[in-house]
Amino acid sequence: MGFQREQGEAVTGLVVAMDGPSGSGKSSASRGVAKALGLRYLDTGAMYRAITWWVLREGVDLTDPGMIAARAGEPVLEMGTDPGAPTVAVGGVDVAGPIRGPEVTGAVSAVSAVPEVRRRLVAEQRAIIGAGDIVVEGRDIGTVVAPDALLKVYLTASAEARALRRAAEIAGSSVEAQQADMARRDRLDSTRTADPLAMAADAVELDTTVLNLDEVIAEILRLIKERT
Ligand SMILES: Nc1ncnc2c1ncn2[C@@H]1O[C@H](COP(=O)(O)OP(=O)(O)O)[C@@H](O)[C@H]1O
Ligand SMILES: Nc1ccn([C@H]2C[C@H](O)[C@@H](COP(=O)(O)OP(=O)(O)O)O2)c(=O)n1
Repeated sequence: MGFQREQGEAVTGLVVAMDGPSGSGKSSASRGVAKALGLRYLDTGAMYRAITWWVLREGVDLTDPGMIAARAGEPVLEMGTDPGAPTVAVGGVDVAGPIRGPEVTGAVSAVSAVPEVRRRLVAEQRAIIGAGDIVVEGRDIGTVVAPDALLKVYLTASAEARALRRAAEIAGSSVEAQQADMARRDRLDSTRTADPLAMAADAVELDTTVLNLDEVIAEILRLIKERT
């Protein structure tokens, strides 16, 4: 697998970092770009969600960061990086469904704020990125996980657009409830010591409020081409 230059010379080691808040379109755009270029895809949010699922299942006290830290190394995560069918499992259990549920969504900011959790997952993310050929999405990819990425995109969208998109995905949910939940998570996610919602100085900010998914993907492909 390798990104092909127009001249036909294979470029290996391509890393695209995609950061931004919930509902900005990171997963959809990252998968679209990875598919278009034959790259792998890594959803780091799914890794924080998977650890959170395990912590909840184990009954760890979420108000005790020391306890979360003490057990952070225990769960074994397996991430599948095919952009057409990404997978996430914990200790052999497929958790793709449950990690999107309200219990995990409600707890993930607290778990992902624990430094031991972040240290562990950043190391695993770097190991998966390895020699590259991958689109990686999350909150701190351009700043912490892959600061040497060829392209860093910071996706944004208005709070209304983000909430509308999420509400459309979740049956029985309202735009107001989604907007409140996203505001809560943005606040929690950006008030910890190392703000994972900070944009890298060399990232390209792309506001997707009035762009459809194809337009977002096309713009990112253009930015990659410009750099290769
Ligand atoms: N540019 C866009 N315009 C309209 N809807 C979009 C756009 N990008 C993504 N979506 C939709 O919004 C929802 C959230 O997108 P997602 O890629 O999961 O965002 P994130 O990974 O940033 O949370 C999905 O249902 C997706 O299909
Ligand atoms: N690299 C990352 C990715 C996600 N997180 C945290 C912040 C988010 O609230 C949760 C879940 O991330 P995820 O990308 O799945 O969230 P959304 O699907 O965008 O709502 O994990 C993080 O701290 N660092």
